[in-house]
Amino acid sequence: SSWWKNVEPAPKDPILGVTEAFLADPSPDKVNVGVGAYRDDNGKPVVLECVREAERRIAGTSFMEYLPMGGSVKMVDETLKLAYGDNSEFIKDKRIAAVQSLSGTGACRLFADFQKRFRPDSQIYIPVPTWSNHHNIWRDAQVTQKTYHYYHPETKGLDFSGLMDDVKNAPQGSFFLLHACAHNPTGVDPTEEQWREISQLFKAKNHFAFFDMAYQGFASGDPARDAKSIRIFLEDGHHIGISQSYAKNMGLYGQRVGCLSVLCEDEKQAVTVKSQLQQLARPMYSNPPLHGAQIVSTILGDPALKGLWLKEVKVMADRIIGMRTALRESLEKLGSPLSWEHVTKQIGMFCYSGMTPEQVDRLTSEYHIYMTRNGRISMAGVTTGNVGYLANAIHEVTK
Ligand SMILES: Cc1ncc(COP(=O)(O)O)c(CN[C@](O)(C(=O)O)[C@@H](O)C(=O)O)c1O
Repeated sequence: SSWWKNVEPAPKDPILGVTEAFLADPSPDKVNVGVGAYRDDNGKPVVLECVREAERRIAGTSFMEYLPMGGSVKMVDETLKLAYGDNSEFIKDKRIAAVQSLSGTGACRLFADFQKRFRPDSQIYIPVPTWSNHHNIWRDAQVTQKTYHYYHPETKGLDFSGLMDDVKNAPQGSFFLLHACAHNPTGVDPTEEQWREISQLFKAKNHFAFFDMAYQGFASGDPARDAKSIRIFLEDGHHIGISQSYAKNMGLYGQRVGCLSVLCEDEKQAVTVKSQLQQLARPMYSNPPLHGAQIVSTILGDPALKGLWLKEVKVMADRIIGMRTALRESLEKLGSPLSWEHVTKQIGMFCYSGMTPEQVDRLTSEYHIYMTRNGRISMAGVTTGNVGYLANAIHEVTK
């Protein structure tokens, strides 16, 4: 029709486009280390036992009524405890405006739209590099983006001094996007000591910290430990925003379950801010999906199921850590001239290999190995069955 002849094809998503290419490849040797989706040692997706048990308990027990615009209060209350702490004074004082979101993406977008609506002249400082969709989210929210130094290519570690300079030189009261743990795509996190320095400098500059926590539990295997950066900022009195997701750490990917929270001055302000978050949600999707929220509420609301979940998260994190060691050792055994120390030093779901886009293209064309062109390896896709094949291919394209 002539209505849309002006419409251009959208560019392939740098991450989800890799999944499409992988699925289209008929080769029996193909390996997907692209999208951040956990796989077991047989390369299969996993539904956690605690999730299966929760589904058994809720099956057929509830109606299919709408949730409120802010989603499931029970799920949100349990979720806030994971981020702010079981005995958080902020939860007790009802100072947190929080709504169930369409997973982590939805929480980030809802915040970006809230920021645009109520701080229209504000900008957002985004780390280099970051999850590619962060740029899309704040672009479509029409919030001007700035960047701050984060990854140090030479050391394959954190550019702490570059980061601190950018934080210091940003105008007073700037908005910063921070990865709470398990940075995507680099797998590089500030140390606890560095987080304390960052928090102090944010205090001095009166900056706003928005934490995206999409991998709580995947960095150390312990969700409480992985929230350390957030706890440091809270102890220092920052009024922060947080995006939380159950996609990875509860394996609820397609259920789209997450939470956006904003710590306010007092209960009154929290009620006001929540009302505006709901006001943004209503014309966007009206109210969030029911099933995933029921799964989360059932698990976190039952101490035995929550205990099972904590065990299962650690199993996933430990398997990934084991694959880091296996990949590094395989590369070293092949006599690679390069250092692969970063493979085991980096944490969380991703290894930022340092390979060039051209080397990644060769991995795909010659070895049917799929990863994002920035050289990020989703370690969750590495198994004892394919780690040797992967290491050999990486060695061949990098030697
Ligand atoms: C830092 C960060 N924040 C938020 C999300 C959103 O996650 P969800 O909306 O599903 O809760 C991801 C997922 N990023 C990916 O794992 C990835 O980078 O491969 C993948 O799921 C994606 O959507 O790109 C992420 O890496």
